[in-house]
Amino acid sequence: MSSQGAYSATRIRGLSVRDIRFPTSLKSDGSDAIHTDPDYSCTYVVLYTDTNFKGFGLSFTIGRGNELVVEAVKSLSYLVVGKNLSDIYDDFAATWRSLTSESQLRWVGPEKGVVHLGVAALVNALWDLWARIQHKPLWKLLVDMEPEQLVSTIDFRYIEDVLTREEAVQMLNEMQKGKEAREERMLNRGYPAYTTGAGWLGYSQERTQTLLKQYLSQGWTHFKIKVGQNLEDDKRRCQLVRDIIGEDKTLMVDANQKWNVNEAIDWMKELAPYKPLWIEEPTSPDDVLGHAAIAKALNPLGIGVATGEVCQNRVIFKQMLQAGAMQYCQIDACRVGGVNEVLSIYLMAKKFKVPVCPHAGGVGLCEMVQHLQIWDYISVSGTSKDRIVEHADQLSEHFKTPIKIIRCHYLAPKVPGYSVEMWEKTLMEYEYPYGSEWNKMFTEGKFLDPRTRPPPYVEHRAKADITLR
Ligand SMILES: C[C@H](O)[C@@H](O)CC(=O)C(=O)O
Ligand SMILES: [Mg+2]
Repeated sequence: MSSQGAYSATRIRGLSVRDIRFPTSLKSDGSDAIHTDPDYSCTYVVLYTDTNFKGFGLSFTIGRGNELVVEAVKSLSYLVVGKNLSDIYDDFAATWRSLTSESQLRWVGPEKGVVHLGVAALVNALWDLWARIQHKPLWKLLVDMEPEQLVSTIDFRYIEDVLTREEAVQMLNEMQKGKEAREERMLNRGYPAYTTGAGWLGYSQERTQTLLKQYLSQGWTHFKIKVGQNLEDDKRRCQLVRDIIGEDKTLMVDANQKWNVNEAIDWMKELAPYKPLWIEEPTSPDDVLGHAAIAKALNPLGIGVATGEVCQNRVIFKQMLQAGAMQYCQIDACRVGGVNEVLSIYLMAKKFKVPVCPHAGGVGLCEMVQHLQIWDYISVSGTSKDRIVEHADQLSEHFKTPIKIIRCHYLAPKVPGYSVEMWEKTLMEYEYPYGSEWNKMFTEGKFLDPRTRPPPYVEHRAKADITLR
């Protein structure tokens, strides 16, 4: 898989980046205690080469602010456009570092926030392109790489104190045996999933009830609901879930960063009788020691701490793992800087014996994390024990190769790439604010057209010039 052959002379000749948004807030899909009205969105990148191959990648956001990520991608684009693919993939870790450590852009990060979401969209598109050129789904590209080559894509800066290249290679070497059988299992049986589909906080009791019954009848065994707005309401909702799913099925709860540390402990002690497996994002995603304190207080009650969907980079994951602050590591395909950084987090989690249970849902997250978790099963952990991938059945219809859920398992995808190419129709309808669906919704008064709204700021420039003179 070196530059000799398939892509040695191929060049990235251009890139497009689009602001795609879906009006999910209209039905409270995706709502939680903090994000009460998300419009699931993505910054959608297409890489064009001077051959027929293209690369498709995205970063997930929840509406306003997606335009900032689009701008971040534009600012970073000069680092990939015009490059030969061999320049990019022969030392992918160096390419990744050139994006995350661009000498001026890094000041508005570094390796966090808007600029890192932009990196993720670009990097995910680069991996998609690589997998397409090799005619493999991304998980298979990862699985077939020699351990040394896979590890060579990772930037170990800031994590070498807990994981060296040599250790990472050794971990992968140790798992070579049995890979074929595990691959067969992923193709035939798939990877276990849980559903968040019934648990959005803005849903009425009736809607939650109906959906829970529906998922239960489809065979789902693990259910996640949102908590954190009102304790009495949470108790009522947890009881409602238990009444429907019974004691033998699993409940998880998610507070989306709502609480202070002590508040989280007190609140969860009240919810302990409903036997949640984990409390997800109990407090600020940056508060490593706070998570550790919560874990220490709640682990004896049988409740683990799960976090990661908003962990900004591998350094925060490293510290969470070092501090015993997470019992479930929730990687996200776009929050950190794309596949390269995610791989390093899986390997650190393996070292600390913490199971990875990816965050999914959103736009395209299910499509992407299935590849990562299937690679983990085949090449890293070798097991799905204590592990499960999130599933929320929204928006998959916008992708050309959507996830396949069979018997509540993600079936390993077979089509080359990272599974996030969208239909042209979707792009025409949901590009914001120009798409036909958005124009219809503006006309119907469902949303304000940002183009007709004066910017809510005052232009100070002219005034300042006069004052200065
Ligand atoms: C705003 C998002 O929908 C968030 O609530 C998703 C999430 O926390 C999860 O799926 O977990
Ligand atoms: Mg969550």
